Amino acid sequence: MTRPVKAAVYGTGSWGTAFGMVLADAGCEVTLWGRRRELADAVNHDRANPDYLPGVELPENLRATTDPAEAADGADFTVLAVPSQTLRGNLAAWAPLLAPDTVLVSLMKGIELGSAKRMSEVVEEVAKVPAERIAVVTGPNLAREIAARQPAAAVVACADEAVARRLQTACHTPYFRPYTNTDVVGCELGGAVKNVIGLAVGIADGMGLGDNTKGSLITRGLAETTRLGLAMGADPLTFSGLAGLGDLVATCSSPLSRNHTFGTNLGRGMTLEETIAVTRQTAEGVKSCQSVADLARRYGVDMPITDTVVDIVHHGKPTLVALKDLMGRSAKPERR
Ligand SMILES: NC(=O)c1ccc[n+]([C@@H]2O[C@H](COP(=O)([O-])OP(=O)(O)OC[C@H]3O[C@@H](n4cnc5c(N)ncnc54)[C@H](O)[C@@H]3O)[C@@H](O)[C@H]2O)c1
Ligand SMILES: O=P(O)(O)OC[C@H](O)CO
Repeated sequence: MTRPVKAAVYGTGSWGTAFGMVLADAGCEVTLWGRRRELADAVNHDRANPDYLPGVELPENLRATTDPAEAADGADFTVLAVPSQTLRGNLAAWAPLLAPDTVLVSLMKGIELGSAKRMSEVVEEVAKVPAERIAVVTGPNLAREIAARQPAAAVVACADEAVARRLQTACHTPYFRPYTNTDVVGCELGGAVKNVIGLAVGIADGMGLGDNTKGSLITRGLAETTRLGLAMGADPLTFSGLAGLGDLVATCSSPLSRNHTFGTNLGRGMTLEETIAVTRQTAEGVKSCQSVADLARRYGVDMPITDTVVDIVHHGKPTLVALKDLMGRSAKPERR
């Protein structure tokens, strides 16, 4: 008899917990790692994560611990779901504990500040594992909808297609349909830049602008994401798939999106400090817009929407002035 696939999920926030449910529903034995004892107790004794997924009943084959070594023990898949900017420090502590040959899976949609590295690059550097053992899960996957077992598709990306297929099997359920992709760069960029475009659309919504503005920002946001991706060696087709357009549409349409909501609050006139104060969860685009702008500079790519978001969020540029400047740029052909 073959033993069940074991998965460790580091991070008991909304997506770590919801993806842990997916793995458990697909038949894996899942251990969540979290920092707080009371949350681990709630998972183990009440089958609940009241802080991040209130009202959701967690499956029996999902348990939690505060001991990172216990979570790591024998894991076929080690899933990373902490805020992107904390990954390097956290993983340095977890790396010596990881099961030999485990596949590291990033759920994170951010770019590291300073280094401008993608999360899989940080994993490769810190855990010292080859790219063939690092996978990424991304796509239109708002955690609360997945936790309600509403149907969604996703992408599991890995340089080694056989590894992507193993992960695909491990997380395939009647409501979660993962597709494989070997374009890790494109999949990670799609996930990180859509958060920045989600902020831009949220700002526009908060300013009371309508659906033409939204459609224009989504489309031109995808155009600048694709330009950056091409410069970085990604497959441009990735951006018309789930990791690109799919995730962009979900994020830019949903009040469940933290990035979208963060932007809406700014667009309504809240200050950055007020917006941060009312945001309880990770809105990756707030920090990553700066790293995406860094990447654009390094690769010589024009990303006007990203630059506008950086100006509004980090340099206090008034939204009306930013909008006027964005619209006032010189005219150009659509495909450039
Ligand atoms: N929530 C979603 O719908 C969703 C969907 C897909 C991808 N993601 C991505 O998943 C990642 C995690 O997001 P989330 O939604 O679970 O965030 P969250 O804010 O809901 O949870 C973050 C978790 O990380 C923990 N944490 C915070 N700071 C930490 C630190 N310094 N060290 C260790 N743990 C720390 C928190 O306690 C919490 O358990 C992000 O990169 C996000 O973009 C989220
Ligand atoms: O809540 P957000 O803005 O982090 O978006 C969540 C997911 O990335 C949507 O796929």
